[in-house]
Amino acid sequence: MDIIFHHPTFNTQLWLEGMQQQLPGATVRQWHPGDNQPADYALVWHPPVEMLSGRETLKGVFALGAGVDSILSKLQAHPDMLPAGVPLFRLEDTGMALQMQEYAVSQVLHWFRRFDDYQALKQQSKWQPLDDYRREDFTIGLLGAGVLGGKVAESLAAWGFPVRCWSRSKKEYPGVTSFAGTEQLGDFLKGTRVLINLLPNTPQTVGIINSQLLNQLADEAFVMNLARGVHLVESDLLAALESGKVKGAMLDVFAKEPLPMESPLWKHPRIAITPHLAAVTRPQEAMEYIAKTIRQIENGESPSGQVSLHHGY
Ligand SMILES: NC(=O)C1=CN([C@@H]2O[C@H](COP(=O)(O)OP(=O)(O)OC[C@H]3O[C@@H](n4cnc5c(N)ncnc54)[C@H](O)[C@@H]3O)[C@@H](O)[C@H]2O)C=CC1
Ligand SMILES: O=C(O)C(=O)CO
Repeated sequence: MDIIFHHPTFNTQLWLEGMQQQLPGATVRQWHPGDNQPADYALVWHPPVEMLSGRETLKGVFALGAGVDSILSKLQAHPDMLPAGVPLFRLEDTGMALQMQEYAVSQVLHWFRRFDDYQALKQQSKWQPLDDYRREDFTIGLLGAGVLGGKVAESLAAWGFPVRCWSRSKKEYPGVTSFAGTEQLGDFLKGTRVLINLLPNTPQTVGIINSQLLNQLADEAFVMNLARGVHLVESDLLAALESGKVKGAMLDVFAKEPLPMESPLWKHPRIAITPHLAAVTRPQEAMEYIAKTIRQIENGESPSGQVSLHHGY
């Protein structure tokens, strides 16, 4: 079995050796321009078009992340990049859910215990106890309730918050109220105090966090964008912060990354920023997952994690 690998920033040697260990019979090589030798599987992130095009014998392509929007947008511009019938897989969890839980739970508790307000009071050297927030006024809403959103929802429910989620179809997560489809988006937003976005980037979800959506949240709402920058209309968030409708935001992803120096988001006192690291690919867990999936394919099974080209995620 031949496996080709391309990632612009990962430690290639670690991946080649690691995959070799996972699949002892396989030959794993870094792909270089001009390499047209046969391959059964490709492990990629931002793949050059020529790496995959024409490879009709591929049995699977693995995206080395959870979101496949960058690959699918390239595929739209170069439809022959992925030969017809070759399945595209993505990473399902592989250690990312725990990272998302850490990120979301710590920030929700930060807002719930009003540490943002106390930080502002500290800047003024003010000793001033504030009223507690009540859990019943702190409903948390997950936009997107898949592999990552579902786990984040469950971890917040375990902290005793009212938690709800919104997805394409209904979900059954313990302690989480499920809303589904465009027709239930309004009901989901009504009363949501903390909105956490974990949707995939698709034509249906681009720009979804806009003024119209923000205005339907509870007053003094909080917004956490952990998915993709294009989901959020940044100017609409700034307007909602200005009006007081939104009290604070925590952003990990941006329409343009790295976030340009001149962006007004940097200096806004009620916006916290991290540089797209809410959850990163953990090589060991990812390699174990990919090897397991390859073994399932080789055994004629249907593994999970296949991307729907129709749905775009
Ligand atoms: N900031 C970061 O470091 C990271 C961000 N991500 C982002 O998180 C996203 C989610 O990842 P997973 O949970 O693994 O994806 P997933 O595919 O398991 O879940 C997606 C969820 O969104 C829902 N959804 C999709 N389109 C919808 C629509 N039009 N209307 C309503 N619901 C819709 C689905 O029903 C599902 O519940 C990724 O696509 C990626 O963009 C992922 C990893 C790290
Ligand atoms: O896996 C993904 O989709 C990411 O955004 C990783 O940072």
